[in-house]
Amino acid sequence: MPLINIIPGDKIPVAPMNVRLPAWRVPGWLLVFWWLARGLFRLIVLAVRYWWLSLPAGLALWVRAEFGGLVLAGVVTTVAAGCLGWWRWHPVSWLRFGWYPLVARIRALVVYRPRWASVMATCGLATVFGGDRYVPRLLRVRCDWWGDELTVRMLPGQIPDDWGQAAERLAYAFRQHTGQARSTGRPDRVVVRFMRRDPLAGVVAPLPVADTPDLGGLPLGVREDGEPYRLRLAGSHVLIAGATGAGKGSVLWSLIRSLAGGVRSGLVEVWAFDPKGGMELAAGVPLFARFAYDDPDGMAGVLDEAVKRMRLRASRLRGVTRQHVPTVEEPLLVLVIDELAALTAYITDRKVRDRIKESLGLLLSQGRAVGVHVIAALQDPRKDVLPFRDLFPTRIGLRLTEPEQVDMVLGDAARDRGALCDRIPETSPGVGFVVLDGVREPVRVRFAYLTDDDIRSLGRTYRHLDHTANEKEATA
Ligand SMILES: Nc1ncnc2c1ncn2[C@@H]1O[C@H](COP(=O)(O)OP(=O)(O)OP(=O)(O)O)[C@@H](O)[C@H]1O
Repeated sequence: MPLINIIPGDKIPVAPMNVRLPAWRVPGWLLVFWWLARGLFRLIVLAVRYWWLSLPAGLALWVRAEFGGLVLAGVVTTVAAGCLGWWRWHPVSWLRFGWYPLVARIRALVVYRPRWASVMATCGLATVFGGDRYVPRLLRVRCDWWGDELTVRMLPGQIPDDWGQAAERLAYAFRQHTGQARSTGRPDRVVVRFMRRDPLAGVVAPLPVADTPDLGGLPLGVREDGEPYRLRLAGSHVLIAGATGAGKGSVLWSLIRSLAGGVRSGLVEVWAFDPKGGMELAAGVPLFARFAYDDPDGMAGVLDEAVKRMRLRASRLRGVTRQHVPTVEEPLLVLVIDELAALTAYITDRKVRDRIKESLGLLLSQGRAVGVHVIAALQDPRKDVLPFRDLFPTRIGLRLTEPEQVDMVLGDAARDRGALCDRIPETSPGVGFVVLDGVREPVRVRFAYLTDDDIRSLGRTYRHLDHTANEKEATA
């Protein structure tokens, strides 16, 4: 036994006063009275909370009691006819202010609130503190044609990424197809969106071509929220990653289409590289100022030429401006490369491969300010296949084969934030995730699809002034 006890730590002071509460004997009738009063109070609270149910029900009871069942039937018919008339007259406002709010309340009552606490616990979003269990509070449910949107007040210690990770489990728990979480302007709230229908299920037709391309926002497809997806090419390079058949071609062609007005006027020059033998890009040859395919040495030569042009331009602009503005004399140079790995990894001649890598490294690191942009598609985003991944500020993730590839393409934690590229079904080519400026969570988009006929007609309408050499070469 120790002689002296030493316990490190703060000593809890002895309470200055000890109070012993007296025991009360409560008669049984008073207890029953108390329970009844409590039940009544809860009923009133429920009636106020669900006023949209209790008010019409109370009114219906009153009409029935005062005027009889026939009058009640007449009132119900008139209200139904009014709703029908509203729907026929102006369906958009009826759906927005009438139907969807009603469906949202019913779904909150029937689907979400009854299972809320248990789902929070099983999905790991509830917590225990001091012996008490706490669950996040469901604040609001909104519905539209595509799905439900839940606004939730998070528990202290939670961040939107926690909800992003749990979103898929939440979707399954509430028997929905997919779920995604996004942050809001308020740091204590998160919005979880469950989809019943896919707004991107249909093929997106080619978008209109502007005479002068807006390099700050080239329209390439549609976003999940129905807005057009616009890509900022100014000051950027674009990497498109997707498994075979994911629809990389549709992204490349949507981009070329969005630049076509500039190609015709001479403000944009597209140099196309198709190392897979010209299969993907040959249909649009009239649009290209240069078209290189098949021969690695030839492609290396065209890339060297691009580097030379970039350097000349840089020396001309040095001290004049910090950002190139395209003109007919100094057009924007856009290098479009289908299957970049075929240039950087799969070429067997090491000398040519190193030459290509060197040129690409220079173009990617120095081209943006002088109006030289690289748009490259790629099947396998692993580092050993593409050493320059980090030099592409804009990245697009289409369907990928493994979850780990998502973060490689879209950046750290992109998958946790909802970019489920590996879950995009093979039946949805052209669907992918992008990161928008200033938006934390990746956004799902579908790119416009151009058929071979669309591409040929684009080539005929917006042909580049000096395309004949390419055409002869491509048809030879
Ligand atoms: N945006 C789209 N909308 C609808 N269908 C599309 C879209 N993009 C592609 N497809 C369909 O998917 C098929 C494969 O597309 P695409 O050839 O562009 O894939 P890819 O990713 O380039 O494949 P690979 O790497 O094998 O060349 C196309 O033939 C077309 O039928």
